[in-house]
Amino acid sequence: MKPYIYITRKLPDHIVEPLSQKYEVHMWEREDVPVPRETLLEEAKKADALLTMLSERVDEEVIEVGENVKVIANLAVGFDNVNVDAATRKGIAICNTPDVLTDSTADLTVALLMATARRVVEAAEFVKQGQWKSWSPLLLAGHDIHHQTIGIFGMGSIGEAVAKRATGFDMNILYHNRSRKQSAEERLGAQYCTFDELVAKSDFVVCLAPLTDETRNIFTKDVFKRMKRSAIFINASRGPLVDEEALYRALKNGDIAGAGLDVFVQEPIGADHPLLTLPNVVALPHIGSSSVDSRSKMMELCVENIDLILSGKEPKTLVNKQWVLK
Ligand SMILES: NC(=O)C1=CN([C@@H]2O[C@H](COP(=O)(O)OP(=O)(O)OC[C@H]3O[C@@H](n4cnc5c(N)ncnc54)[C@H](OP(=O)(O)O)[C@@H]3O)[C@@H](O)[C@H]2O)C=CC1
Ligand SMILES: O=CC(=O)O
Repeated sequence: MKPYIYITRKLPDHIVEPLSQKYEVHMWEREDVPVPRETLLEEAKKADALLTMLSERVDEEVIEVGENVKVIANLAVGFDNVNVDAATRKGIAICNTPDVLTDSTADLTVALLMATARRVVEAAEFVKQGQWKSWSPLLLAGHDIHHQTIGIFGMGSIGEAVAKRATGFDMNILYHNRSRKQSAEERLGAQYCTFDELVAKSDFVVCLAPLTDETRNIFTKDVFKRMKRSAIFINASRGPLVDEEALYRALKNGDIAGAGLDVFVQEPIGADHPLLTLPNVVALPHIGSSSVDSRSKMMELCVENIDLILSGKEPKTLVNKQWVLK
């Protein structure tokens, strides 16, 4: 019997083709609707491999029922939706998609920063709604980006790619990680600082750290109060790093000047969410890596990792380094 692979969202046929030739592949048939939880659990019971989306909870229950599962390939670099410890205990390899999405996500992060600072979305709507009646000296005046200080929380692959782009704007670059990154300091002139310094000194606070127990809710009311009143907060990592109620209050009260958000605590965010009522918020639907090229590479990498593991080989991008090939 051929190994059984379940893919939790409809992917293009040409991407799945290399798997279909060798394995029994089943796929949730909708591109725009997530797989129902019951279906995921039923399919996990039968599967040797799962290809999952970041929007799904791949928790202990899924891992427990997946008695034959050998690999879970998650279509994202972030893996906070997967219970990695439970998977490791059961000998399941967890794979993600680092690097192939780095530049696209950095491009989008900078686009979000620029759109928020220079009020691009507000200005475009202003024109389309026929509100543009005359040129005026301070019409939709925004914040400069060039020569300002950018503070990157999470100077990993994407953080460093954002910093590289920031050098093109002659920005002063601060960063905070748990460990110093010499390459970013030498190559890009980035300066290491504490989280508190980064928050207090940056004109743009850019969140690119993964969601972990340490980073959950790290952007609190107190943190927003310590930012400059002219600061712009950009979140392109995960929503739950932020206390959204505190962010809303900070934006409403003028404690900070604006926010550009690609990610939210609850995704999709409801259209009636208070944050979306604020003119100084630019909100995007979690599209950091969403260029056709990067998303195709991410899907191909998942497919390749599944094939490697089911063929008894080492995967290309393994999350749980303790996992061993049997
Ligand atoms: N919006 C979108 O569509 C996308 C969002 N993402 C998000 O971006 C995140 C980063 O991706 P990527 O750059 O590839 O990942 P990396 O692993 O390369 O970088 C993560 C960085 O965060 C730092 N970090 C981790 N924990 C902490 C902590 N507690 N305090 C301070 N710094 C910390 C790490 O440094 P150190 O270990 O030294 O602390 C590391 O430099 C992903 O986890 C994902 O959540 C990614 C792609 C697209
Ligand atoms: O959010 C996207 C990811 O790849 O992580």
